[in-house]
Amino acid sequence: MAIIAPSLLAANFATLAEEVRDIEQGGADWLHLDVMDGKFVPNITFGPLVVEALRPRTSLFMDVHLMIEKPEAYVDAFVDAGADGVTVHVEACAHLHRTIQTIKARGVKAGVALNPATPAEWVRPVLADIDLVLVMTVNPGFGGQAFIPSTLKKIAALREWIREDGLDGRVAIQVDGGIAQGTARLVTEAGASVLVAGSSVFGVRDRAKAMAELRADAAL
Ligand SMILES: O=C(CO)[C@H](O)[C@H](O)COP(=O)(O)O
Ligand SMILES: [Co+2]
Repeated sequence: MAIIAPSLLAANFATLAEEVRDIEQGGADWLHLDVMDGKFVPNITFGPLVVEALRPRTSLFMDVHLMIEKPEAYVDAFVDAGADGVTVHVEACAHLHRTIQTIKARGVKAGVALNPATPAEWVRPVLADIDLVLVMTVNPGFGGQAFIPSTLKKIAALREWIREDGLDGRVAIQVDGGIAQGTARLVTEAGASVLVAGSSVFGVRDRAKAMAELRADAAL
């Protein structure tokens, strides 16, 4: 069964705790938190304070997606705030392996994200060291963008390498951006198992129904 991770980016920021309760009661598996610094991506969102404020309000796995420069400098702050998993962008890390070690040393799940134009090969040397590869299916920075179909080949290549390297069940493939009914089917057919969904879940009134429809669409 696919893991559904609604992205807080599309929630109502005036009532964040209620929004999180709504998706938790509606059947979400994880909560995806998009951290943007206005440098790595052309948008600014929030930092560890929001993660810390929401931590006592939910038992969902808090999946922190760092779209920031020098993410290694902020791993401790997000783990201290309550993150269960920290994902960094390969394009933002000069010493990717060391950054992964820093995350793992804190006892949380480590993820590495790839922008749509970044080749899958960039993550292959560290595949055995991580828990999750995040394939960006839109250019990071904003919610509500259209899914980029060329990312499907990248998902399929990663699925194949995970199998070849004996990492099935240890390394998950997550997708983020433009995931809705239709694209959920395409990405899961290609090999993804963790679906981040912002607009298609938080952007509608009945979140439970939206998540159930995503699960039904997913080929898992
Ligand atoms: O990382 C992100 C943007 O950089 C978000 O998680 C993503 O855009 C989700 O939004 P949507 O489902 O509306 O595309
Ligand atoms: Co994200």
